[in-house]
Amino acid sequence: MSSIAAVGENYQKFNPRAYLQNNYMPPRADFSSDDFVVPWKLRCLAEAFGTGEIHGHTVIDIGSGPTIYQILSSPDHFEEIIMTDFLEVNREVLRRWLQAEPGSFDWSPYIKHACILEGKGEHWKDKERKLRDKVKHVLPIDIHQLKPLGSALTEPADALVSTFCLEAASPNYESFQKALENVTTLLKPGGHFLMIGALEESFYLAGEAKLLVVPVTEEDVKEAFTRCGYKICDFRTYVMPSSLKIGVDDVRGIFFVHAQKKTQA
Ligand SMILES: Nc1ncnc2c1ncn2[C@@H]1O[C@@H](CSCCNC[C@@H]2Cc3ccc([N+](=O)[O-])cc3CN2)[C@@H](O)[C@H]1O
Repeated sequence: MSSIAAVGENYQKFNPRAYLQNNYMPPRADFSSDDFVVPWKLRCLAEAFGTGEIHGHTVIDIGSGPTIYQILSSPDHFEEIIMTDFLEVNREVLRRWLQAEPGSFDWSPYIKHACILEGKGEHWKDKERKLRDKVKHVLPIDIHQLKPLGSALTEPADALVSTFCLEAASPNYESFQKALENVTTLLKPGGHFLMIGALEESFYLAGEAKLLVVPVTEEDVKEAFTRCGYKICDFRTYVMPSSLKIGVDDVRGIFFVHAQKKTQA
């Protein structure tokens, strides 16, 4: 079995509820200070979209997982949002939230914080409703395929968003770089890519699953984007405080990159 196939096989044990518990509930979901990881992530995304540079008809979220926080600041800038994931269990968790099914994960603290960061005085229920209206598809994706969405995509998107996916789905740096090339085919020339990911992480837990991660440094990420034909517009790093190192992974830090796909080779 190839190392990529082994990664896919291991993901069959991924437990979305455990993953949400580990990363999106206290202590990591602490909104009391801008110095905590979740406010930092939301601020990176809100400020990037707040520049007004990133807009168009369609944005694709690559490897959404069971989370929606990563698209909270995008609805005002796009007509359509496409969410994607490798696992049906995650796509089902997303569909249930999108349909406001009882028992879905409570993203309201995140939605409220995004409204505060954007400073438009938008009520969080309005943002929530707008988000549900604009997510038009929840599609299967495999970043290791030349065409990650298969034949589901008719034309490239105006922007891509991806959080904690490529490094957690790639067995080594070479496949991380190749996966970036594959997903870049989904983006129009001149389009923008916002990525958040783990720095120097080698594993994380999601219930019974222990998933291996290719450890990447800031330089590794910058090099991958540059070699893939992007201009890096902004790059930020967050150092995980010891209080947030809670045993669910060995992540050392978080990166945020805003990159623009060059218009000619
Ligand atoms: N071949 C594939 N193609 C596309 N997606 C794929 C593929 N294989 C798996 N996937 C998909 O990718 C996965 C995305 S979740 C990956 C989690 N990454 C690690 C975790 C994340 C995290 C979150 C928050 C914080 N924090 O401090 O706030 C820290 C950390 C660090 N640890 C999962 O949805 C899977 O379904």
